[in-house]
Amino acid sequence: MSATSFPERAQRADGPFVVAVDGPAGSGKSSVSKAAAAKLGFAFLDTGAAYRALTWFATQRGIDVTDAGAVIDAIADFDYRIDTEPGRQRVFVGETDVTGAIRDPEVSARVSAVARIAEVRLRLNEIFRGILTGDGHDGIVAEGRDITTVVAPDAPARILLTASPEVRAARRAGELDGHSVAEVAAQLHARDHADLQVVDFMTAADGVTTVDSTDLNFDETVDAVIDVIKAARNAGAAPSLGGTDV
Ligand SMILES: Nc1ncnc2c1ncn2[C@@H]1O[C@H](COP(=O)(O)OP(=O)(O)OP(=O)(O)O)[C@@H](O)[C@H]1O
Ligand SMILES: Nc1ccn([C@@H]2O[C@H](COP(=O)(O)O)[C@@H](O)[C@H]2O)c(=O)n1
Repeated sequence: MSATSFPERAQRADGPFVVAVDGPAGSGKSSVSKAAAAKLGFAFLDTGAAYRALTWFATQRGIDVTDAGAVIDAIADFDYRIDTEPGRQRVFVGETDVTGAIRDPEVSARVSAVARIAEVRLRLNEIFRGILTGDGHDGIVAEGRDITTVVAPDAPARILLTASPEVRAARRAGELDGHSVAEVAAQLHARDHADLQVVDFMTAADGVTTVDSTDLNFDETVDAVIDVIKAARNAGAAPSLGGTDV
């Protein structure tokens, strides 16, 4: 397995200010975190993209993703790269640009099976921590399911981004052609249900601030997230990571 973020930047001596964002499917983690990062001049790391890319890679190789041993074996050849510039996030496996392919509903339907493999989580978390500590920006916003609790539990700013299931389904359905809100709601629910067997991203851990966007528009949500980040930064918390896999 190899992985890099690009473009490569000179590494800051004290490391970037890390913002950890978790939440359920469709809660706005990716779009809101990216917008907040862009406004602050921070980098952005979508950790779900790595689980999706590994799912895509295993599927391309004809691997049944419920075969944990085969998926773990495939990691040895998984050459993963992700751009951490919020404005142009591209994802590569080897020379193949998989930015669009990893959003395919087939990948979404299979990714939870890959994410439940403990060895996969350990290996991807190594990649994430390498990017978090190695990034040359002032700060980096990383979003996923276990960033506040496992990947970067000591991040100075930690946020749980939520919205009601109905609102999440309506927003996601608005992105997709030909899918009813009820159909999308069922898909989101099924993925959350599977993912919750592995990690709790519905309850804010100690020290994690909840931002509920149910009654907020997009810009208001980005501002609410930025307010949490600014408050943490002003509080002067140390930007250490110190994550452990448990
Ligand atoms: N506060 C908001 N108001 C209106 N739309 C929003 C808001 N927050 C997010 N959205 C929209 O909701 C949709 C889902 O957001 P996004 O893809 O960022 O969620 P996500 O949590 O990253 O989902 P997933 O876990 O499935 O990748 C997007 O169309 C996004 O623009
Ligand atoms: N920290 C994370 C991030 C993601 N996952 C798994 O990946 C899937 C796709 O994530 P998206 O954020 O792109 O929706 C998600 O459904 C999880 O199975 C994870 O386990 N941990």
